[in-house]
Amino acid sequence: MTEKKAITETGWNFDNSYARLPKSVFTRQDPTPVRSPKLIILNDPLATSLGLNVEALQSNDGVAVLAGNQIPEGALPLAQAYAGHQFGHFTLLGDGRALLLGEQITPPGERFDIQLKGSGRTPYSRRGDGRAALGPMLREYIISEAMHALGIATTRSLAVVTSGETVIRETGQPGAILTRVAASHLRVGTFQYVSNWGTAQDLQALADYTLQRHFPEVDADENRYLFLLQEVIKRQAGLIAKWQLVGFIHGVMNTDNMALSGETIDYGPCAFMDAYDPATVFSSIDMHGRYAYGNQPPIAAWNLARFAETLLPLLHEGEEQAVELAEDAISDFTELYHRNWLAGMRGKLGIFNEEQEDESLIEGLLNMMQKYSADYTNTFRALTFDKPEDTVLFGATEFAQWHELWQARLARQQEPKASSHQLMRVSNPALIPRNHRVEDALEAAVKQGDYSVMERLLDVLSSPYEHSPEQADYSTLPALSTSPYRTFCGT
Ligand SMILES: Nc1ncnc2c1ncn2[C@@H]1O[C@H](COP(=O)(O)OP(=O)(O)OP(=O)(O)O)[C@@H](O)[C@H]1O
Ligand SMILES: [Mg+2]
Repeated sequence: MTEKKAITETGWNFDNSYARLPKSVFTRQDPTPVRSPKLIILNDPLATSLGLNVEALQSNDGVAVLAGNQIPEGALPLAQAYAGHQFGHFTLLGDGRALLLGEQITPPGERFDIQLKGSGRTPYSRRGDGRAALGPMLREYIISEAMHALGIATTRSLAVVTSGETVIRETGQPGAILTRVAASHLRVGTFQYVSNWGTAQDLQALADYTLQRHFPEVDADENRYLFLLQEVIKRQAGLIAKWQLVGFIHGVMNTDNMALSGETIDYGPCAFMDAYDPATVFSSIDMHGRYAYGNQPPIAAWNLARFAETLLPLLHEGEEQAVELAEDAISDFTELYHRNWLAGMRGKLGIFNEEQEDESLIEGLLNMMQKYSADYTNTFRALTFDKPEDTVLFGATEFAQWHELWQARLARQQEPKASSHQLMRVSNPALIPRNHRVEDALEAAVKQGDYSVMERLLDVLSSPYEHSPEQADYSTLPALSTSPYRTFCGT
């Protein structure tokens, strides 16, 4: 039963449904206090939408909560247990440096996990220090908020505070704590953990909990657990298509980094693609390109198959029938993903109706983009405004031929040109968080304590479909460099 808890002055209004799950899926753990917390950035609109008072959050007591130095009334901090396939290898993991404070119930009654990332050691820390560095936490803040503004389901960032302590990575770095907001932190890896180390009852409790939390519309008469699998697959198909459509590369699609809610989670080594190339990889540890841009859809299907395996005992009493149900559901992913991607691509080219040849028109463009190393975002933006840029692609004869085909395609639909342009404006962002811009913002913040560069970047990224003149400055490409851009697992 949910007991009624007091709403604090700040507006914290916690419930702790996760803590009512079987004890095997978490460990109660308080954050480790830090020396001198300082608020670096607070997401005012997000705070307000959660029912939190911005001024109270900025006060010493408010910041103490965001640093893990004070536990607000009603919170019940815990570390979640999970496992995961990391680059294909199965491992026992769990929140090694994060704690769930509880679930904030917003004024309209929605439920969001409030999690501190970098809040100290937990029983799942292994050899880690339980801490996080300022640069990677600000990076998660910037990119997750940019994803949200792009209309892509994601965990959100409420605040970053520095701890006044140094964390040792390759060099000493300012320590920081990110407050993350999520529909939940249930991962494919959570089910893998329970499937391996929990009881049959634990597994059923977790599945029922996930259904209740994310898919309450489940029909009492149907196979509930098959419904769960199918809905998770649907959400992932929609999510991965959106990543592909904006050129987002997650970088570490381990099964512990796939959220069942369908939100993007864990902004470690992620980055956006500049020149179109399906083989693009940024992460320094992704040696074989397992998580390259073009591999994201099949990897998602692979992860979902691992999820389906955990559900087998719940899908059907008979093992063979259970496997058949799971296989059917998984094989739907590719088709669902493709449908979402194609619809999105039609939008990016201003196409409203469906024609057989649309796919080859799209592939034709992408192939040329790859051949001429055309920038993914800027090419679509230039097409939106029908303003070819001074690039090799736009100067190519084959592009002129393609352009004619495309114009003929647009002329065959009922909608006027202006409607196509409008559709393209809302389908093609004016800008994405360009890697060099993000780096500039982080460098100013971490090295000089100057947060203004980041604040301006966050501001332009908050309305990516506005196509305002100020945004033009943020869509320029990085200066040509001899070494490719590299990202590191954000620790
Ligand atoms: N500094 C650290 N101390 C202890 N554990 C850590 C540390 N850094 C990462 N881990 C743990 O290593 C595992 C893999 O890390 P990964 O980079 O996927 O996650 P993360 O960025 O910490 O968290 P999340 O997936 O919640 O965003 C996780 O179990 C994580 O908790
Ligand atoms: Mg992770």
